[in-house]
Amino acid sequence: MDNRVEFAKMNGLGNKILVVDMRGRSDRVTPQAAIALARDPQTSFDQIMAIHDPKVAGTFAYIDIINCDGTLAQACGNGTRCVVQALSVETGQKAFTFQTLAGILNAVEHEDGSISVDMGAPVFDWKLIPLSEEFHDTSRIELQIGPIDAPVLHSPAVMSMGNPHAVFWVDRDPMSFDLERFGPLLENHPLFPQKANITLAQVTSKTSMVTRTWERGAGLTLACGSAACAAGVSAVRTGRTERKVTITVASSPNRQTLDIEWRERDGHVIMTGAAEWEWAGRLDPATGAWERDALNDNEASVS
Ligand SMILES: N[C@@H](CCC[C@H](N)C(=O)O)C(=O)O
Repeated sequence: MDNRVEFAKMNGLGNKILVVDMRGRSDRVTPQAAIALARDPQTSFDQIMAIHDPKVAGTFAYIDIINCDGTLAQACGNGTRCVVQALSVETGQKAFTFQTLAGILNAVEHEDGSISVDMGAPVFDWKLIPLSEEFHDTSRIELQIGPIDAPVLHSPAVMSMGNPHAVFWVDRDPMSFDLERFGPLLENHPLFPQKANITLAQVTSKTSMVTRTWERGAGLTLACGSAACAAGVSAVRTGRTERKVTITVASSPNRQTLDIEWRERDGHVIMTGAAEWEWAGRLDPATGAWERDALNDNEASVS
């Protein structure tokens, strides 16, 4: 029997996403399938966004978010925009409500093709981020890396956007830091019992920042939407910027931007940006065996 489902290879500012259509089925994309797809250079991804039938009334779908190491994530901003674009092409609908591990998300595609996702309200309570030690003020915690008297990175703001984030302030382009070296040390620091996404953020004006992220479960990605939200919120919390900022994601192709607003009226974070469709195919969610759809172009290939 053909066990394959449709998928689309997409990206959000270079963050590599596979949108997998699991509607009408009761199985999940297995961690083994995810790891096999991640290792294949053609399907290599940072996150899988697996669209399942809704579990609660009023939502369009339940979305499983799977990192390339096979672990589940609670939130993925760039991936959510990709899901909206794929579903908008399929259905003609422009507004969607999804459920993820983090809760209910509303998203809308605008006339110009950009997509806004209401990422919900940030969480600052140390127990819920979670941290393994009590910190009354999570806008600046004691954590540093590098020599004790001249740390390379220190005093991050920490928070949850559904998933755990630490934002380190830097005073030069985040691309000039050895994040490949520091990222894994900080992601796996004992202070973060569920690990953390690690972001370097350079504030360039009251309304602009530059970021770069080491992602929990995915490593050095080209972009991370929830991290941009965390950076935007943390900058407001510490008096560095206004509530609306344009974030240049330094590692994304052509240094693309996301607009982040930490909305005053309900405390929700609204992320607006692009999503890009690349190609489509079919895959087996149990094994990760896949085939590229020949209708998309003339370069069909089989794994
Ligand atoms: N790329 C994502 C974040 C994905 C989840 C993250 N790696 C985690 O495990 O928390 C985004 O755009 O937000």
